[in-house]
Amino acid sequence: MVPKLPFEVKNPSLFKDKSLVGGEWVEAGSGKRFDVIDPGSDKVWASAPDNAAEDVDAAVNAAHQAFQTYKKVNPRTRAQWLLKWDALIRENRDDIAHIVTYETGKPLAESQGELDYALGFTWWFAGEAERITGTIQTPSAPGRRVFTVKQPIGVAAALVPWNFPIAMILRKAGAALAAGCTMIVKPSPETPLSVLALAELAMQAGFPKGVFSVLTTSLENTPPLSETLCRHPLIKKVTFTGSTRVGKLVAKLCSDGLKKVTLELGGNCPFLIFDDADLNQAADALMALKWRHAGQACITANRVYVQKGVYDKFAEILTQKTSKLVVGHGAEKGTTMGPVTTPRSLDKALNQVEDAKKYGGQVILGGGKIIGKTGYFFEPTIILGAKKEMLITSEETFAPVLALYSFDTEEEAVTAANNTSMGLASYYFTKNIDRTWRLLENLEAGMIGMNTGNASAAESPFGGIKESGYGKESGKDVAINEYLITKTGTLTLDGHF
Ligand SMILES: O=CCCC(=O)O
Repeated sequence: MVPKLPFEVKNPSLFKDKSLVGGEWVEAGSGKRFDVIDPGSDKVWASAPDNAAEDVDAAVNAAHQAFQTYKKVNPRTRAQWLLKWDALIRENRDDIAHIVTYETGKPLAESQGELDYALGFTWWFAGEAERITGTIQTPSAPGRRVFTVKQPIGVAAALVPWNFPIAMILRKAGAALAAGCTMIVKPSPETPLSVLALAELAMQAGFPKGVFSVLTTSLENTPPLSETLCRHPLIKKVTFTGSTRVGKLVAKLCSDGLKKVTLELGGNCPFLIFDDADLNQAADALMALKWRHAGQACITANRVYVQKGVYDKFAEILTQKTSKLVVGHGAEKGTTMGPVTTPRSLDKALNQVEDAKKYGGQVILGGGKIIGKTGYFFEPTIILGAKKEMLITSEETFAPVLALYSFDTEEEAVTAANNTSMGLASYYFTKNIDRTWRLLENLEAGMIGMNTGNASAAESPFGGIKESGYGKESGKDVAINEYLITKTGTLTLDGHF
């Protein structure tokens, strides 16, 4: 029975609030559940099973058993299931978008946008399934042939964040399922229901039982459950998106079993605007990048460096555009920026603003929590006169707070931009073609936006360098390879040895 939801759904079968293990909808072994809260109202609106470490073994065994047959399924059939899944998600886009909005707080239009972006992955990886190829070679030794074949690695575990609960899962699951792996997803405690809706549609699409499983869990049980997944001998691959701190723990846990790991970690991304940039183009890109999901994206701009000659003008354009944002509940008509997803983010944002003021930063817009609204609302905030000593320089904000630094020379900007342990994405705006090329080579990041703040797409390899992690998701060959092993065969022909 579907409980009373705070929104209308066209397809109630999408609303699932049990875990999916071996193709069965189940409660946690303990029978415990945890609450799902709407960040736009601070109200509990659903709950999900609070699985613990003890629940992991059954899920992994079921996924391992499913793997024994799924790995032999013809790639075209895997592609057809992916396309059916894609079609069902498309059909149910609006219902799923509502679940995303009530779990994350993001405006409905952004949730719909996330669905559209995420469907790029199911579509893309359906195509990739049939393009997994090995190699063949005639080696120097006479009468021999050497070839490589690619095979699925085994059961994969996906530890996924709350900020893009659909896109982050389809990016991982699309690659895993196309490769012939089975996958267990551990969603974030904030967003279990979005993932369970995807799981229901995966079953409807025809994926065999145990191919796609979901183990929901509370904040409290997340560390022991995740550790048990990472240490389980039948888990052969772990993919994690989240903070650098937790990513390092995941890497350590997986190192014992020498597991293949993909880590998509923190960003602290720089955004550079040069004197010769089109300021409106840069401001529009920054508006979309920075205020998207109230600043809660790993690739968002955290440090904005503006060349001295255009600093005041750019600050004025940006402030004028930002002041038009309408902050409210994500499901309310007209809302262009929602709340942050957790109350923890409010405190972190406030701390950064107070710290910036101590160093002489001038808050020219916003600067605090929105009082009088239930829910976790923070004003879109712009701070001028940012300095390297400020907390906001070294600590990822993950909230709608933006600091503008000024610089004189390209060299100074590059040094400041690279002065971080992280290297996920960097963005710059310039119309100078020589500088465009120099910056592409000199900025230390896995993804570079040149006159754009929007570079994520299914066909583009996504991933960072330095402490932003390793491995690539999406893109041709590289992403699916994360779920494959390469086997080398050497054949000696008749008459040779
Ligand atoms: O928050 C991280 C993911 C954002 C994206 O895929 O563009």
